[in-house]
Amino acid sequence: PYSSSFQKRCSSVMSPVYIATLIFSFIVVATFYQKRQGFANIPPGPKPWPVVGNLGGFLIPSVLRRRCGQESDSTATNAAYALMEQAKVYGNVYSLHAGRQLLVVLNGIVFAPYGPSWRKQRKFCLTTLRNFGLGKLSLEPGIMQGLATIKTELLRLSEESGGAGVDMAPLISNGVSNVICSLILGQRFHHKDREFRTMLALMVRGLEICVNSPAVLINIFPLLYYLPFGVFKELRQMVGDITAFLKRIIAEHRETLDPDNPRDLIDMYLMEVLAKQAAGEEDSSFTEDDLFYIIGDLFIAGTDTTANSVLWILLYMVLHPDIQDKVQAEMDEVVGTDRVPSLTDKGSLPFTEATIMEVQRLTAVVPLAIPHMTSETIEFWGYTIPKGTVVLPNLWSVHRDPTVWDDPDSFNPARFLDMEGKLLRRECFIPFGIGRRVCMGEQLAKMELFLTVTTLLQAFKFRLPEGVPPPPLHGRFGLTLAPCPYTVCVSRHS
Ligand code: HEM
Repeated sequence: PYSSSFQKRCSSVMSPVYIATLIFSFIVVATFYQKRQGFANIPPGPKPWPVVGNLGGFLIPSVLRRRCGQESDSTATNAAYALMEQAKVYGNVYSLHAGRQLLVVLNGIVFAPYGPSWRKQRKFCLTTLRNFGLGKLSLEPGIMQGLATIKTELLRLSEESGGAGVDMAPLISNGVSNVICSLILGQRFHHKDREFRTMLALMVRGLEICVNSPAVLINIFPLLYYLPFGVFKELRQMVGDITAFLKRIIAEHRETLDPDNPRDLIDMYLMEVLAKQAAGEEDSSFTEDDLFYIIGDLFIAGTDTTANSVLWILLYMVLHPDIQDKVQAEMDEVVGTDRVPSLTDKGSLPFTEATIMEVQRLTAVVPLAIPHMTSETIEFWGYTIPKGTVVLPNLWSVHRDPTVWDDPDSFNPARFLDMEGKLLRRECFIPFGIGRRVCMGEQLAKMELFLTVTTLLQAFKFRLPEGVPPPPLHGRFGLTLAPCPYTVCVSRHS
């Protein structure tokens, strides 16, 4: 979801005059302190470094940070955890600085700026995706087709591995991504398609270095994006490759567009662009450039999030074989073995649903949601949060809040069930965010999670390879929280 605004920002800073570093730094430092003085009553927070603010740590190599005790393995990989720890010092609402940009982090409680243009684009995307089946039973056959391939491949790879286990990440990413790709690009990709596999790998790596490497400093010094080495060069290369891939697909659609027979979101959008042009709406927010950003956002938002959620759920099943048995027993009783699970079974599988939800609670795959920005100065919990402040809602901390959840760090699906074993809706369970910017793909993601988890657990028992220790559970933070790499062995369940 970040790629679009990030690119827009990068391209808009290409000024012909590059001010000499000293003068530049002086101005930044001066303005920084001037601006800080203007912030009265903002929430408390750690003292920022000059110029870079609280992102200064990224200037120190992580080896040194670890040696000085400033970073443990888990904080390095889970920024949400680190932000929750800071709340113990500064309270549940505190402030940080990314360079001069004020950030407020909210604990315990896609980039287009909120406004009329975002509203129009979101409405268009939701209506179009619904027309093509988002949140509807009509999408089920497409999802099941992908799952059939995953089952066959998983069994084959597991047998081939000779007990060493299979890394499921590429297979699951491909299957999940094909669902959103069929809706927006009108095509599915074979799991051995090399170009598509590369795109998925680039996306994962790109999200990781955007938030968890010195590339973060591009937010303060956009010109760093053009440095010809290290993660900066790597990021530029990735953005170029993904851009070329998506632009080529858009161009193919333009050439083969049949207005009487729209195939997917790209076709619908191109028709909207043509309609606006015909109506003489020059300042329309529907342009081919916008289409590119939307497709990129949906591709990224619809793949990494859901794939990581599935991988987390399967990992928890491997680590808790008793819960895996219970889920399978419920499915044996309700679905049996003569047919594959269907969305119509959802209401009859409360323990399975509770298990999925409990893993989503513990892992919060989009732990810091998507940064928001205040469009007005507001008063919040006695603090003044100025207009233009970036607000980070720490969803991870809501899911681990001990005042809401008993023993929040333990894995206990039963917390989502009432005394009669019926599913409980818990207000503080917000893996998809809340409010106007709540996840656009929530319905789709829930369908995919349910069908993927039930279909795989109906077919297989999952376990770690013999003698292989479980991966650490803090995960890898890269905008989304992914499990650390692991392999599994599968055997037929029934
Ligand atoms: C388990 C899977 C998923 C999780 C946990 C998840 C979670 C989230 C979260 C936390 C946000 C930010 C909400 C906020 O800032 O308040 C978000 C935004 C978004 N998600 Fe998802 N998401 C998932 C799957 C999907 C899928 C499959 C799609 C594809 C349609 C999608 C599309 C989006 C979009 C477009 C936004 C930005 C909405 C806006 O800014 O108006 N997500 N998601």
